[in-house]
Amino acid sequence: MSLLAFRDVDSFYGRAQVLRGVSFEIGAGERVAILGRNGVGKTTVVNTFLGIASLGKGEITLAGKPSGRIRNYTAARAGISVVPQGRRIIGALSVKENLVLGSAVDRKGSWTLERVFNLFPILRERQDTSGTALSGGQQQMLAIGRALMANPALLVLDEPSEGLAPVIIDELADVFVRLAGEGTSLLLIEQHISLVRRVAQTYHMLSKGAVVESGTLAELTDEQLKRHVAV
Ligand SMILES: Nc1ncnc2c1ncn2[C@@H]1O[C@H](COP(=O)(O)OP(=O)(O)OP(=O)(O)O)[C@@H](O)[C@H]1O
Repeated sequence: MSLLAFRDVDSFYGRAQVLRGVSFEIGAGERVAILGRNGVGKTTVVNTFLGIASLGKGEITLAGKPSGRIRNYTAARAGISVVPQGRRIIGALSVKENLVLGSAVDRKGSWTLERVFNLFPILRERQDTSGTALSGGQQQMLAIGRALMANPALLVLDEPSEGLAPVIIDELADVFVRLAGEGTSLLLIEQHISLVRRVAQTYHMLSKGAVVESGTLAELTDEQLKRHVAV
């Protein structure tokens, strides 16, 4: 089943158009990357199905159903959880409270605090500290844990490697591969190509708000990458 599909989508911030005729689809069990330089519209793909950027022409389907008017919980209810760029951890809440917030969408599934703590043991140790007192890597783990608490079928990761040390990025890659192995589909927005190559099977390359290339990571050459992504 299709978990998320864009068909010929244009999207806007006010009158400023960012996405131009974007089409792609993610099915159950798939691991898809969206690539491209800064400012080409990668985050706007996420913002469009979250209802932050407005949909012009085209159609978005969530869990196989046309989205209609998108509200802020529409994607989460349809089984799509987002780990946003910049993480958006709430400093006034403890680590544990940030995690519990993720379950507010009330979708059934197997994720519990205990299971998140088993995936990221450091979060168990620091569960009573403020979410923003954690290191950058730990905050990224918290953002991932919070998204998992919503029991997603599709986990969307917007630049998860941003600002993190290589050793932490490797650890996160292991976690993403493990989650995929357990059946969670992934949409990875990234410029860190070795992370993308480890995690994703297929890619869509964005340039100036349009998909200019799609294919498998195995076929993507370094030359193509240099053309579209700063490597
Ligand atoms: N909330 C917003 N309101 C108005 N314009 C925005 C908003 N968010 C992004 N933009 C603009 O939309 C364009 C695409 O931005 P977007 O964040 O989608 O790019 P990106 O590919 O994710 O880049 P980056 O890698 O830097 O995050 C940019 O020109 C940006 O300035």
